[in-house]
Amino acid sequence: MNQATMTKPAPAAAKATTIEIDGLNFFYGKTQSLKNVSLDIHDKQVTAFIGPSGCGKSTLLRTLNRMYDLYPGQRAEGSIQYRGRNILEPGVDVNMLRAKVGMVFQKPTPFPMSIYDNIAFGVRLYENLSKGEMDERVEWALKKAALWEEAKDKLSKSGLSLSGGQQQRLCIARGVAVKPDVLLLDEPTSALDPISTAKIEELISELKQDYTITIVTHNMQQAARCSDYTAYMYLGELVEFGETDQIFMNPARKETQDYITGRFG
Ligand SMILES: Nc1ncnc2c1ncn2[C@@H]1O[C@H](COP(=O)(O)OP(=O)(O)OP(=O)(O)O)[C@@H](O)[C@H]1O
Repeated sequence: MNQATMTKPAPAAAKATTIEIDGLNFFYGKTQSLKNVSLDIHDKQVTAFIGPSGCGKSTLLRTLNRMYDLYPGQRAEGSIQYRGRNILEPGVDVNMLRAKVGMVFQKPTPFPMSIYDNIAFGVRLYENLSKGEMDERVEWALKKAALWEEAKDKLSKSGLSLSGGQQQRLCIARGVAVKPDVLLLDEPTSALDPISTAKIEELISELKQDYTITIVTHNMQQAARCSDYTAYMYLGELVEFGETDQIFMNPARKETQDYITGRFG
C-alpha cells in the first residue's frame, strides 16, 4: 500500500435514516397545515422541530406515529417511510407502529395508578412477561429515565404523587419500557422548572445512544444544546433543515437567521 492510499481520508459515511418524509401534506378538515414537507430523520440522532407558534411542528410530529388517526377529519398525504414501509398506507398496524414510535407529551400524563403499573401497563399490551421479568423491565426503564434512585423505594405509590419533573421522567420511562425504536417528544420540558429541564436534556443526550429522537421545542437554546439536526418551519412549510450547528451558526436562509436571532416570532 503506498503512502497516498494510506493517508487518503475515508469518504464521509452516509448517515443512516430511520424515517424518510417525502412530499407530506396534512389537513385538519379542509385546512392544510403541512405543505409538501420532505426531510430525513437520522438514526440515533436528535432532530429538533422549531418555528413560531402554529407553524406545524406538533402536527408534523404527530404524523410520525399516526397519532392524528384518533381524530376524525384529520388526514395526511405523501409518504413517510419507516424501516422500509410507508406508514401512511392503509393496512399498517398502528398499535405496533406506536409501540415502535413512542410519544411523550408536553404535559406529564402519568396514569392514575402506581409508579410500577405506569410502566408495566404498556409492556403488558405487547409482551407476556413473568413477574420477575416485569420487575426487571420496570427497573431497567426507570434507570434509563434516570428515575430509579428517586422511585425505587416507592414503586407502589401513585405516579401522581411524583413532582412534575419526576412525572415527566416517568412518562419517558413508560415510553422506553416497550423498547421502542423512535421517541417523539412534544415540548417535553415546557411545563418544567429549570432543574427538571436540565435533567431531561441530559437524559435526551443519553437516550440517543439507543433511540432515534425527535423533539418539538420553543426553546432555541434547548434545540441548540440537545439536537444534532434542526428543522425550521414556518406556516406549514419546511424552510430549512440541516445539522444543528449549521442552522444556528450559518443558516442558509434569511428567514431562519431572523427567527433564531429573535428578530421574528
Ligand atoms: N385540531 C385541530 N383542528 C384544526 N386546526 C388545527 C388543529 N390542531 C392544529 N391546528 C392548526 O394547524 C396549524 C399547525 O398547528 P400545530 O399545533 O402543529 O403548530 P405548532 O407549530 O406545534 O404550534 P405551537 O408551537 O403553538 O404548539 C395551526 O394553524 C393550528 O391552528
